[in-house]
Amino acid sequence: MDGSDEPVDLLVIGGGTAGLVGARTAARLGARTLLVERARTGGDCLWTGCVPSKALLSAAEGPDARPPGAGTPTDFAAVRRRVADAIAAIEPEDSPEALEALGATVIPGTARFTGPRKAEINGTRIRFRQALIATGGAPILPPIPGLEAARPVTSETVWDLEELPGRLVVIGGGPVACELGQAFARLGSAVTLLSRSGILPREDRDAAALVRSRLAADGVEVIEGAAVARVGAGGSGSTVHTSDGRSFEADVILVAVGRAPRTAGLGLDSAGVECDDAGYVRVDTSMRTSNPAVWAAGDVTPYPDFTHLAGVHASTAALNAVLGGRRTVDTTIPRVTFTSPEVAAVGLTTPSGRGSTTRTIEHAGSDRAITQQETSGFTRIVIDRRGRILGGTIVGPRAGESLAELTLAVHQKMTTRTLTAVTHPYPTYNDALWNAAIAETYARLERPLPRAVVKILVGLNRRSSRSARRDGHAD
Ligand SMILES: Cc1cc2nc3c(=O)[nH]c(=O)nc-3n(C[C@H](O)[C@H](O)[C@H](O)COP(=O)(O)OP(=O)(O)OC[C@H]3O[C@@H](n4cnc5c(N)ncnc54)[C@H](O)[C@@H]3O)c2cc1C
Ligand SMILES: NC(=O)c1ccc[n+]([C@@H]2O[C@H](COP(=O)([O-])OP(=O)(O)OC[C@H]3O[C@@H](n4cnc5c(N)ncnc54)[C@H](O)[C@@H]3O)[C@@H](O)[C@H]2O)c1
Repeated sequence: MDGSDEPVDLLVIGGGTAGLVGARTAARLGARTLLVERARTGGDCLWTGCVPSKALLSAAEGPDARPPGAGTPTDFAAVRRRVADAIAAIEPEDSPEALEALGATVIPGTARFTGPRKAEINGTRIRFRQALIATGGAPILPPIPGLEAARPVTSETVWDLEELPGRLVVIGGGPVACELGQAFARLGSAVTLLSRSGILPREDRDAAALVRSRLAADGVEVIEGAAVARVGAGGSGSTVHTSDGRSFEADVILVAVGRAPRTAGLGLDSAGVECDDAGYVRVDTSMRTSNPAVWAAGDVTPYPDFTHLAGVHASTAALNAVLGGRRTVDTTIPRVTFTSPEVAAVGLTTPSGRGSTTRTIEHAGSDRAITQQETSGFTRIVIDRRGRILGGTIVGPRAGESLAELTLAVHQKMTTRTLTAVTHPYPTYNDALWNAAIAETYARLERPLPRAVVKILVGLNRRSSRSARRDGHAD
């Protein structure tokens, strides 16, 4: 770093969200922080993940999109520019210069551990007091015969397409497949989505059904339970064959079947850092690995792959590494799939445990949804027997925004009674969450004991107003 032989306080390997947030946190605390990035700072989120995919989805809804049946071709170059502009606007925040302004040092290169407190960067040895592994993950290419030869794109390379694919076959059914499949269909590609499971397998099935019907309305042929058997050369592209004998022509194949952690060549054995059976770096709830001086955060850990989680976990890891102590990470994890409609969920999405139940408000009954003509959504909360909100799912426009309130309720272990007491502005999509809480509060008042108490209170009140009238104090 500065030519001295002093070990750095925190060595951060990887400059995606986890690495950047970890390094920023440590540098702000005055720790001697060194971040090593082998490609470009910003990582998956900025270059190939959240930012380009959300910009593409937005372009597919807006003026760059081809109106269905209008016959006007999409200006794909304009769409690409819009994606590039979004990245360019955010990139300075994630740049090496921004991090160095906080006092960290950024080195381009590939790092690998050579011991429990030693690493090598481009052949140069370095000692560290603490280290943070933030090397992320990469898309999986399943071993389907003929697939590799067909030169499929993944979430890393789809952004290099210079022309809108005429026929796009998407293999997968998770958030990447659904978001990108819908965006390309709206831009004018003929999209077939082949998913082994039902689409969005981690989500409430009613939510997945709404996304499936919207995908179909956008022209996506959604085939669930599809087992891709092989890929062969087609006329001008490839042919994807499923094991039930069907075949699908593709100009481009997009593979979106999940991601694997990037740990190859990291020298984890030399550092005494253990991985789990799936290859993720094992961490405890303070984000510490099996080496007490090494921490990990982001997609390289077994936690779900989300930018917000990568950032929060890296910040906790860096605080623990630099200040000592064992702050633990929060267990309330919100998630949003940015399809239209958005699917936003947190905590439990189905009842669990005795007396646990759900309350659902269909957006067909939400005044905001009615005025926006966007009624095909719902807000569903899961409640325990004491009325505590354990989680839920919101489906609809801006469901991701509405989810913040539900996340707060779950995080704060709020009851439906507490939420009922909070005045919500009218008309908003969050009305539905409020009304779900109110419906549960009323239902609880119908139970024998509260009903009896209410009856007594009403009776007492009636009697006291009668005697007030008798005494001449009537209002
Ligand atoms: C299409 C798509 C859309 C997504 N949309 C969303 C979304 O809307 N919301 C959301 O929350 N999440 C989203 N995600 C997930 C999100 O992008 C990831 O969870 C997040 O970016 C992970 O950050 P990370 O820092 O762990 O890893 P990365 O961003 O992958 O960063 C790891 C970095 O480490 C570097 N590196 C690796 N090995 C070494 C080494 N040995 N030496 C030096 N450097 C190294 C890599 O070059 C890389 O820059 C999306 C993902 C995809 C694919
Ligand atoms: N909005 C967001 O927050 C967002 C957006 C995109 C990605 N991500 C994250 O990125 C990660 C990767 O996303 P993803 O969608 O690639 O993976 P995923 O693991 O979420 O989903 C994979 C899907 O592919 C299907 N599948 C697996 N093997 C298959 C095969 N051989 N043939 C057909 N289908 C197959 C599965 O049934 C599943 O539906 C996710 O964990 C997600 O958290 C988040």
